[in-house]
Amino acid sequence: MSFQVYIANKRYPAVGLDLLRKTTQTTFLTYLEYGEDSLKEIKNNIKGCDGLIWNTHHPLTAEILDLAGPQLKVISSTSTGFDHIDLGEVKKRGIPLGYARLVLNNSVADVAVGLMIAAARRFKEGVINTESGNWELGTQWRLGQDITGSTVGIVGLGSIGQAVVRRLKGFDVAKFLYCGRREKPEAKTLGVQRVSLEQLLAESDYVILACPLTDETKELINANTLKMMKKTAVLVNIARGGLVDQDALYEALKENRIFAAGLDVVTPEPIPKDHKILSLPNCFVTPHMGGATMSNLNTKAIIAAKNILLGLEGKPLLYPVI
Ligand SMILES: O=C(O)[C@H](O)CO
Repeated sequence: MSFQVYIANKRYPAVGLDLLRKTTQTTFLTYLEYGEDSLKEIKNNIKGCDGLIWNTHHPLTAEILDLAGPQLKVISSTSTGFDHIDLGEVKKRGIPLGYARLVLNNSVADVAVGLMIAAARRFKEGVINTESGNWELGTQWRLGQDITGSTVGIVGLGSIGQAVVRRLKGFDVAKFLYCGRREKPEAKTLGVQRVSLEQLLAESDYVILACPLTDETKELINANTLKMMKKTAVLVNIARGGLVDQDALYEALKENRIFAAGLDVVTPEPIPKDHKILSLPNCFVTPHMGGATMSNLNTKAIIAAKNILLGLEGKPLLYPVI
């Protein structure tokens, strides 16, 4: 086969590249995945590709698809979420789209538990006070919230939400709740009870956001829903920043209307270093690193390469979105 495959970001591992290079010509488009310049470079060079590996957070829009051209036969996203891809436009063009299903679940769930502990046990204030020589301010400022005996509410009991519950089984949690569009058959075995979002927010000591970002879930945590949460509650977001109205969260945290938040995802990404949410001692923010392990990077690259090769041969993809 002599196909042209474009990869939208140079941070694409050799294991995937080796698979592709056996049968296709492969071109990297850009390096700075977040910068405006990288988007310009993508737009300037994407014309004529047969396969496209979208391993960037830039939105994949109608404009980019038009620039790529009508010969484009297959797209593979290296992400688990695909809210940055205009699915309607991809579908309209009849291009198969694959994604990295299930790869990140365990790693993201690990980070969810890490954020629960970091936020509930005041790690940020702890580090600030330790490094600034204020350790001896007394003991009150160090007092956090326990996981033992708590109620944990998972918004979205998909594979990541389920992995969070499995991890927390060793923490002596009193009750697990979840809410979501559909009844999950796994919930029974895991011992998780389905409730409404309102009930989950009212009863949970920990609220973990693990659902996809859609029109329906956009800013589901907002000024109103924050008011439903306990004053002692900890909010953890390992899904997408857009699930939260960040201004409303800032106010709630600043006024101690909830206890703390642990966020692996924010709006925008990357977040400017002088953003007000970063100034809060009770908000622990990490840079969207839930799925960031070496092993995941390689697995995602292999799945993406296999999907491209299957798509170029007109065969069904491993994990099709469309
Ligand atoms: O969706 C994913 O794959 C992760 O959040 C990284 O973007």
